[in-house]
Amino acid sequence: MTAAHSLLTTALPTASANRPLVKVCGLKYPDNVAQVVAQEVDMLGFIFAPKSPRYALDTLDAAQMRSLSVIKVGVFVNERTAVIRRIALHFGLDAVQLHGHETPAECAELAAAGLAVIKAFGVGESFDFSQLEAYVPHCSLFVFDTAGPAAGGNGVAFNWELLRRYHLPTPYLLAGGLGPDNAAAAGALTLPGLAGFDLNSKLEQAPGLKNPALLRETLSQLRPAATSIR
Ligand SMILES: O=C(O)c1ccccc1NCC(=O)[C@H](O)[C@H](O)COP(=O)(O)O
Repeated sequence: MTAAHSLLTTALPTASANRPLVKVCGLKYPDNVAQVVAQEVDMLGFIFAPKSPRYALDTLDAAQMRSLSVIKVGVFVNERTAVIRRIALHFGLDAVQLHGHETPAECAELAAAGLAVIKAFGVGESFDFSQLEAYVPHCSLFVFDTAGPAAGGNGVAFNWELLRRYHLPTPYLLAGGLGPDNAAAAGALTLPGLAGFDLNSKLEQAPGLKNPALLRETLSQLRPAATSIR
């Protein structure tokens, strides 16, 4: 990635009126990447956490990745920032999504390196949003995902009503078990700060392999329902 490229790509897209951002996460295979890009989603997510069944380091095509104009997000769990930066450079990533116990200082370091930083948080039965204040200056987006046995990709939704108490300025993506069965309900949510949705395991025919028909069905329910995205 050249300095100019990183400057150009630091900004993430923003949700426009009634058009939520959509990120499809956990892509592993080049042909499948092309199928998902064809459905005009806003962001693609690639998992670089070795324990995930969607671990993509060895299956992605770096030349294809660098040629994509869609925003590419690398997902990491408690990885060293030097490793994150090396992988970001290799694949031409625009943003990193941090799914572990990364600190605000680590977010700041990656942001200073020209990467847009997305910090993900697992939501359980309750959540104290004020604990995120120190992340606000360094993160372009938050992701609120369901807390579960895996760091991500658990395939279950949390109680979205908890997000009514969100009061910070950073926009966020809603994640966790979104698919054709609940896309219309998710799209109809009117919640403070909600900018879009992060889709993953409910669209899969195998870990890391998205089913284009399931994605099409989900998008067709999610997008028309979203009338109150800011
Ligand atoms: O998906 C994974 O395997 C994964 C592993 C480790 C960290 C993060 C991971 N996924 C991150 C995502 O952004 C997912 O989209 C998010 O967890 C929601 O997944 P799902 O509940 O399957 O829709």
